[in-house]
Amino acid sequence: MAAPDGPLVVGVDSSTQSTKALVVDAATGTVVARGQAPHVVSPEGDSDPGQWWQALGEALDQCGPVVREAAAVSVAGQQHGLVTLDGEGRPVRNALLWNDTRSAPQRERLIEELGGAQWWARRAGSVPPTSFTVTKWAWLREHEPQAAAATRAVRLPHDYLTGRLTGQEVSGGTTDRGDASGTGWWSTESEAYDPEILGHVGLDPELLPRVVPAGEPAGTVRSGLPLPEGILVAGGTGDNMAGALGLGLLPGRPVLSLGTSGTVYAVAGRRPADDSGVVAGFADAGRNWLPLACTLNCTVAVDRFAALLGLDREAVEAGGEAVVLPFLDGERTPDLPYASGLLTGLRHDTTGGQVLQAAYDGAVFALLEALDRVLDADADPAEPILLIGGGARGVAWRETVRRLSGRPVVVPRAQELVALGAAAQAAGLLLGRDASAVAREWNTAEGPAYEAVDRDEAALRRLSTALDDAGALLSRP
Ligand SMILES: Nc1ncnc2c1ncn2[C@@H]1O[C@H](COP(=O)(O)OP(=O)(O)O)[C@@H](O)[C@H]1O
Ligand SMILES: O=C(CO)[C@@H](O)[C@H](O)COP(=O)(O)O
Repeated sequence: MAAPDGPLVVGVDSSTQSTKALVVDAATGTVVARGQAPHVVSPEGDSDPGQWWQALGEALDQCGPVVREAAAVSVAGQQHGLVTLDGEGRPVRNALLWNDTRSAPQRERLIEELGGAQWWARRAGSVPPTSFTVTKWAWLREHEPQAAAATRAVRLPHDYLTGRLTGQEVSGGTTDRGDASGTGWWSTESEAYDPEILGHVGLDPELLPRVVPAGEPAGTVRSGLPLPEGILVAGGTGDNMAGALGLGLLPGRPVLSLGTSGTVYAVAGRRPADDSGVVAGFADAGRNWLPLACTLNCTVAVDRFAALLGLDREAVEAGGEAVVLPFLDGERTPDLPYASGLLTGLRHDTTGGQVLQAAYDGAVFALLEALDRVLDADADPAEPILLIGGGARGVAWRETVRRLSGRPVVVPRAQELVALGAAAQAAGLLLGRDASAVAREWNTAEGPAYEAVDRDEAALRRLSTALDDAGALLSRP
């Protein structure tokens, strides 16, 4: 390994399927070492926070001895998960994750009881979907009151890991404004925890972490870990906010992320408040905003179709009129938490490859439908989509996005943009600089560009019609 130009920092991405760690040269953004370890999600949609911590340790170990030279670290994590800790910092139960739709009835009641969609959009920036932490807390109180009563600290996944790094699991625990904005109990209007919402769901604000402002540390690394004791720990953030940081994203540039979740987002200077509920009005990890739409069924759902058909994920075929609404986990965009997957338009000559292509189309369609709401009305329609996440490595994903969007697409060469964003946050803290500006100097958004092609209007029409016609079937609890 050539000597790094600057100090080394560690960026962590603890997402749904795995934890990834990168050791990065803060001066150039060069990735010096990397590690990754998987997580298990239970069939109910729970995950043991202890295994995220274990996976983080394994990922750091895989980075090798260079990790002991790091000068700062930051953790980005899957958003919204409800982590409940006892007084010793041990999980009271498994975490309820963002893609678990069990809290759909509580969510419906919450929206109604607290003034409806417009009230929520104005106050919290979002009409909470079942993903949001507030709906999960309401579910826990109703279904497992003993677990709720035993809880002494409520954390998000990235808060939990940050707390274990600093040793402040319960008292002194921290979060950041980006991830806090996905709880439903942090007001984007006042930029503070909302006493009325917390009171309504019976959550004591004392159980919540302190919101660390951008550019300030959460603490320092405690002793006994693979990282050097005493190095700076940045505030961390949600994985999508870290993706935006990792790209050094400027307002108006659309990002489409293809991972367990599909997300489409852009940085905005103005606070979003979409009362249709399609766009979540998140804060970003700095001082801006991050309007975002998210689907529950993306790469994992399409891989499931490939497995069912016995095909490689790239074995798509054009043609035919099959339509797949791949809502295997219920869906958030469109708002159909009770839905299951739907396949229609089959003929004797439909091939497996065409059905697989239809699954890609169904997954991408929902995200593109939301894109116009995410972007400002005056956004340039010729601005390329930045395609990131594990799916961005796949040709079938990329070509589906091109064909259904009619936009140019850029696939950044840098991989693991969420972990890179966390690394940029750590570097920004260490160097006293804006994290997004640091990532821009790393040129993380550069990569092969693919021209716009004509939009496949016929496929989009078929999908839209199937969605309208299947309304009753997809809405039934
Ligand atoms: N070469 C590839 N082609 C297409 N898809 C891929 C490829 N490699 C990984 N993936 C997809 O990426 C997904 C994981 O993406 P990732 O962004 O790491 O997910 P998450 O952050 O949600 O854990 C897997 O579900 C897999 O389907
Ligand atoms: O719920 C959302 C965004 O609102 C998801 O994007 C989660 O943050 C999970 O992310 P991945 O594990 O798919 O990266």
